[in-house]
Amino acid sequence: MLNGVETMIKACDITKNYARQSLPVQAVRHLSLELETGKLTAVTGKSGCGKTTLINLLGGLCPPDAGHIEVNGIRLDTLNRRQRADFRKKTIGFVFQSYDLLPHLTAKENILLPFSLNKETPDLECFSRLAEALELTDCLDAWPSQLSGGQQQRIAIARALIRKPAIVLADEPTGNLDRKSGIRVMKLLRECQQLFGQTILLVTHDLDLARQADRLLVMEDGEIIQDIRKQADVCEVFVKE
Ligand SMILES: Nc1ncnc2c1ncn2[C@@H]1O[C@H](COP(=O)(O)OP(=O)(O)OP(=O)(O)O)[C@@H](O)[C@H]1O
Repeated sequence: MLNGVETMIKACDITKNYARQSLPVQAVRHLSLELETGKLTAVTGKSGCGKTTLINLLGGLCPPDAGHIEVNGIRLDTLNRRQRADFRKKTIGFVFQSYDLLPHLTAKENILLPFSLNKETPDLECFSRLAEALELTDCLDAWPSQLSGGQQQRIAIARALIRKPAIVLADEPTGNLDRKSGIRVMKLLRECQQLFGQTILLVTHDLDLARQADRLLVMEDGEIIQDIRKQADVCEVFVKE
């Protein structure tokens, strides 16, 4: 737990609007949310309901049009662009839907990128463990363009986890994986969460994986319509009227 904060991410009445072909789209509407430190939360919902927008807002990749977001006790709107980028680099590991691997770096260099960006010595023990857990040992010297979508996705996951960030935000981290690999990734996320106390938010369409999370949020039209918390054997369910 960083700075003893029990709520790692707090969104207060946030709204995000886009314009599509001159028509307004409200991707996230008046959404409030608190994510507890050290918990794994899954977000699910139909395509276009605002999941990626929400994850991008919570990670400080784009600002809300209204409302505000606190991460680890810091209001993101009090940081300038450079401070926000620095904060993200140090605190959050992202897995993007599009993987965002750098094409001129090998798989291994891509995984170790968070260390080079932070000018830190790479943790090679953690690297080996992740490469093995994600079955990447045979492709570490390959360029991203030589790898399958599933391999690229697993590299993106390793890159997000390698520095053991306090927060992991993962957009469809199993979207391109077969069932067995998807289960393995979920197991790895769970292990990281338990070992390092990470706060993990993952977007998924896979309800079987989503149900393994500590908490499941269901979105519709930019709002959270269900908030299901697993507490030992008890399941607390909130449904928006
Ligand atoms: N940059 C953008 N410009 C215009 N509209 C956008 C932009 N990004 C998202 N949207 C719109 O905002 C809404 C929410 O999009 P978002 O990508 O957050 O949904 P999603 O639930 O993640 O979808 P998917 O499951 O397909 O990834 C959609 O109507 C989408 O078309």
